[in-house]
Amino acid sequence: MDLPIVDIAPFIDGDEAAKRRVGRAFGDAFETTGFAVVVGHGVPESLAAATYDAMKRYFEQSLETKLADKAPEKTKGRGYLPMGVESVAKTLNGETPTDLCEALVFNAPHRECRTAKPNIWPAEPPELSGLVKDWCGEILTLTDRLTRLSAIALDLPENHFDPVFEDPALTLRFVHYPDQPEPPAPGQLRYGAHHDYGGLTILRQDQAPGGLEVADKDGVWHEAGVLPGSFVINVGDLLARWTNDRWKSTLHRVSNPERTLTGSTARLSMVAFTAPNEQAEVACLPSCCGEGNPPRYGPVKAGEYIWSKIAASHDISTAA
Ligand SMILES: O=C(O)CCC(=O)C(=O)O
Ligand SMILES: [Fe+2]
Repeated sequence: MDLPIVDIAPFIDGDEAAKRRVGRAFGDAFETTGFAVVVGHGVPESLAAATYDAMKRYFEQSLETKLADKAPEKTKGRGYLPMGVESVAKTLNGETPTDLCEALVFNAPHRECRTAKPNIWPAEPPELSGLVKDWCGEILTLTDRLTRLSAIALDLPENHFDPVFEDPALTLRFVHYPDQPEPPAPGQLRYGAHHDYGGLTILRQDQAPGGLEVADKDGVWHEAGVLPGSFVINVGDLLARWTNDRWKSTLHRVSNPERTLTGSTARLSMVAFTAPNEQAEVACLPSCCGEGNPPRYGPVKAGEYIWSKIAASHDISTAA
């Protein structure tokens, strides 16, 4: 599937007409596929590369070292998550094999003082924490841009979402999909079929084989492909609900690499899940309902809605 490519540079530094044009392209992407490949986003390549390299080094450490960064509680909201804990497709299908990935998760560091559970900062490599903080700053700037663009795309004033995105929820998830020396179990994937839960997801992919796949409306899987330097942006369930399904929360997964390949097939993704403030009430947007199109969903509190989905994706029986 060729995901629509949207250059947002004219939104960042263009006039009103340019902003509207970008808004239209952005909105069309989410109304049709639920995904957009965003370029012209302003996030520096050098920082993306440095953060990626530090994460590679983090995951190269021994399992024992990484397990020191595991959160004591059974959640995936922070710290190191080894393989064998998460089974994301459980949110849809009940029992499924665990995903073939390990992850390092952070709450937006600028909110740390206000969250009950502080982040867990790995000791090695030493540059990692500073880079995660810088990366988070850039992702927050991008989130602000995408939120304003979303408002325009949804025929709302540019600042419509300001009150609920003043202190947005943001989770950074760095995911390593290791080489697969042994064949996966039947039905086992790098990351099982799922919908994201929240607002927009911001994904930085690398070019390793065994990558993101997106389901079309007939349930047929298509490779998303990789455009270097871009971000893949997709709509989560909360945002689909907010827009009365005008924007689609599309099923996606990460496939296993072909077994015939030689050399490393390890993949590392840098993912950011954006959402409004946890306390925000999410009820159908005024531009997404009307005569003949009543709201399909009742109001929910953003934080409660997302946490209920996260809890459902854990392998409660085996998680330590
Ligand atoms: O690694 C990827 O390409 C996608 C990961 C993903 O879908 C997720 O973290 O929700
Ligand atoms: Fe996802």
